[in-house]
Amino acid sequence: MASFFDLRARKAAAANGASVSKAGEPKQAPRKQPWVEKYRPKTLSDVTAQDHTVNVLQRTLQASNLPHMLFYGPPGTGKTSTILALAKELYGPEMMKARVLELNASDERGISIVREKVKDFARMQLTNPPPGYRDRYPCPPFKIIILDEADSMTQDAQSALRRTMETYSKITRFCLICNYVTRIIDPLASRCSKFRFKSLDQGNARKRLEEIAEKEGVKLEQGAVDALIRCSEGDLRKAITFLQSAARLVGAVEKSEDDGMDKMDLDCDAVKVVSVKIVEDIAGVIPSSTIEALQKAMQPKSAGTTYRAISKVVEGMVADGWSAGQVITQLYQVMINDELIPDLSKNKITLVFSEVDKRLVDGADEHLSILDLALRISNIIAVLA
Ligand SMILES: Nc1ncnc2c1ncn2[C@@H]1O[C@H](COP(=O)(O)OP(=O)(O)OP(=O)(O)O)[C@@H](O)[C@H]1O
Repeated sequence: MASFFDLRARKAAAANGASVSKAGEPKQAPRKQPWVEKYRPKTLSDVTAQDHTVNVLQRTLQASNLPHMLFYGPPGTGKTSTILALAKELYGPEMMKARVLELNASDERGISIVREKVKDFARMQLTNPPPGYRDRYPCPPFKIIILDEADSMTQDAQSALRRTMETYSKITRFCLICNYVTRIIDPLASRCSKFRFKSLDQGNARKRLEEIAEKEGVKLEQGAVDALIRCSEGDLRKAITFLQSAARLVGAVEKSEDDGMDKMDLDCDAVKVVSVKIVEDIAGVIPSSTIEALQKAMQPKSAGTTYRAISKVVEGMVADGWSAGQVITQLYQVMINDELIPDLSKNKITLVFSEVDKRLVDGADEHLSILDLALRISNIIAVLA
């Protein structure tokens, strides 16, 4: 029988991410890797749903020449993965570090970073690859600087970058990545070839999610993939993260992630199937019964009772912790798909949604915002009655 000390040693090792053999010696567990990293495309041809961009880049790869580039589009559509895959194919693993500088959102984005870190790397002379290396990788005579989330750079920093880009363009190419291309100053954008990344369509997203589920041995209830796609709104990173969290929650991944740690024994009787409900819970989706209750309360009644009915449902929603952003997303879909509401009224309703959304972004109170939204929509519907 295992002694108290054996058990304590096993628990402590498990908490540190290590597994423990039955004999009690800690053995190193394989590093748990988020699936978004594990399944990040390794080559350009692994990138799905961005065919035009991938084709153009594959041609530049053959010519081993690159322009400065600007990748833009919604989150989780493959921008960072694409440039990293391209760089790997260009430089190979041994030269990646010497030839590629990646700065992401967690790095300082002011002018000082452009003057120091970016400029220093940009002007650094190229080191040569080992003999024979170019037989395996093109390793062209320039470096790449990847600036992820370039739209969060200050205007001054962007202006300073313009000069650096020009001065060192012979030995350094830039790849700017952003969600909002309009936030990149014109003189910078005009120096780059632009590549637009589209939200992943349902077919491609489904294929990728099913592939990952199969490789991880995760069973999905019918409709669960649809729920993942619906809740992630074209953002594959979000969908994969939801899938991993759901799989972990139902105990479907202990074997592959923890290499048989004790936790598995605790969950051995659990039903290891990812259901629609679990996906929706993880994504913070409000139950349709709650949205329907709000919709019902918004139906025209005598003025005082409408206010009371709406206020009661909204109070319940706030008490249950539903975010105003999620209420807006779901209620909007319901209102816009309601065939009994004429288009003209839908125009007015859309305006109300956008105003309330803007106010929330500016930091307005969530409770008051939902209340205001529901009351104003109710007034618009009342005119139709
Ligand atoms: N087109 C794609 N093909 C294959 N996998 C993808 C694609 N888009 C996203 N993914 C998956 O989502 C993860 C995140 O993708 P990536 O970081 O490239 O997105 P991004 O567009 O750069 O997002 P952000 O704008 O938020 O930085 C990847 O690790 C990969 O698992």
